[in-house]
Amino acid sequence: MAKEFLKTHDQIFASRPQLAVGKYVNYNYSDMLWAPYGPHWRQSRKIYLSELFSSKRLESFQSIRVEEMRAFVSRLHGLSGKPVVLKNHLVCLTLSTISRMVFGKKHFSVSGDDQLGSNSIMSLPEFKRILFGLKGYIKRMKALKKKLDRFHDHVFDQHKRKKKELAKNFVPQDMVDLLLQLADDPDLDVKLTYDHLRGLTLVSIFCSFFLFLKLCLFLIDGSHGLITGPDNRRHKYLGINRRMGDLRTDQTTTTHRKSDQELDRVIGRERWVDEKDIPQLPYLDAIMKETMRKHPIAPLLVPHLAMEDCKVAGYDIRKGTRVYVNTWSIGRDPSLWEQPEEFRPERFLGRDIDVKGRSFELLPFGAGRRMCPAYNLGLKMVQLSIANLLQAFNWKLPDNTKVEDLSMEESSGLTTPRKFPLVAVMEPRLPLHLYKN
Ligand code: HEM
Repeated sequence: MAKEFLKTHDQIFASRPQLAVGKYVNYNYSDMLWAPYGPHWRQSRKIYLSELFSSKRLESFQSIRVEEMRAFVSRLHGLSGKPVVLKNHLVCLTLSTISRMVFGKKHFSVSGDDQLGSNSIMSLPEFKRILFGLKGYIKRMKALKKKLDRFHDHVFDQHKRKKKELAKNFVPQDMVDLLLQLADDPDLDVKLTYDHLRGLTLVSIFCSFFLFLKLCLFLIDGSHGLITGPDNRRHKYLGINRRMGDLRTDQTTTTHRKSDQELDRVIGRERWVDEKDIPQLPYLDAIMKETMRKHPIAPLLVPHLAMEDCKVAGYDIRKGTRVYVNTWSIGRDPSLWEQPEEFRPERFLGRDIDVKGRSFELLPFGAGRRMCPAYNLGLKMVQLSIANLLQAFNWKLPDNTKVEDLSMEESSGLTTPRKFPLVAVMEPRLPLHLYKN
């Protein structure tokens, strides 16, 4: 059925419903996520694919991803042996990386006291309030928009000043530089206004939060073998890697051991895993796919909208109907997946199932015209992060945490983050000198 909507009749369902968040926060649908199908969306998509997220552009941002990853692992290393709330560190990694790619510098501080004026424009606590405020009412959304306006004005001013100072020597360094340049381009089909620019940069930051949520899910998945816990849906322990070796059982231990073995065999313990190593790590790829199958970030994708009356698989669908594609249930459909509740990365080994919108049984980034345009960036960041976390540390639960206390419950919403934060203890696996940043 997903194929019917996202491939066969893709064009008819390629619009979005007009939700309040798109109107009040995303500059009257000036972003891309909530933009209705039409010339602005088409042009934005072209800009995303050819300018912002082309392979060449992503390559040019690789050093940022590496630097932020090294700093992240080094920070975690400093906390070895202590219980750590991982979510905060993952948010920081994701926002720092994406902020440098989009704005050229980190515009988010971890503490919350570094506001307008210095390097950071928005604090992490504030950004969280903003994101969670999206669930709120229109009044809150309007207040949020005012804050975002200030934020964007500051960023655009800084960039314009830099361009003026450098004059002929100016070369675009980040996405804002590129977008400001495009805004001056008289040949664009649709003139890019400042609201478009604001919408397009905002959606990049917002979507990068998908990454963080996904990463958190990677780390909490009770059966993927990094840290293990009870699976609420089955009320049965899948295994626990607590205190390195105790209670190691069944599939979880195998998964953990296999990923360790693969990393040791391909990379060794004398250097860090890198983006170029990823194609040589099929088991890691399988872990990622299996996690995306069980825990899609956007379980119902982003809503699509029928632009005209249409018949799909015998059903009459009226123009204006909202369509939600339930990737969560596709991922657990027993007619597609053998023992779908089990976490078994092996199911992907040697099989031609990808996450790029061609295999309709696995759609973490959607498919068709509205598919995530930044999927290659998303994949790079997720794969690199998970590979580094696995290579850098052994993971266990704090001594006072019982396996049965670990809840796998997810929050509701467009994305489904973990409801209760994961607290974990890390033990370094590699020689000390590698952790020095
Ligand atoms: C692992 C990371 C990510 C996942 C799993 C993901 C997933 C998705 C999904 C499921 C959709 C909706 C597809 C549909 O409606 O059919 C989407 C749309 C989108 N994503 Fe991502 N995303 C990720 C990262 C990112 C990042 C980092 C950015 C930008 C920096 C981004 C930008 C967008 C945009 C602009 C859209 C809207 C596309 C449109 O409506 O035409 N995503 N993403």
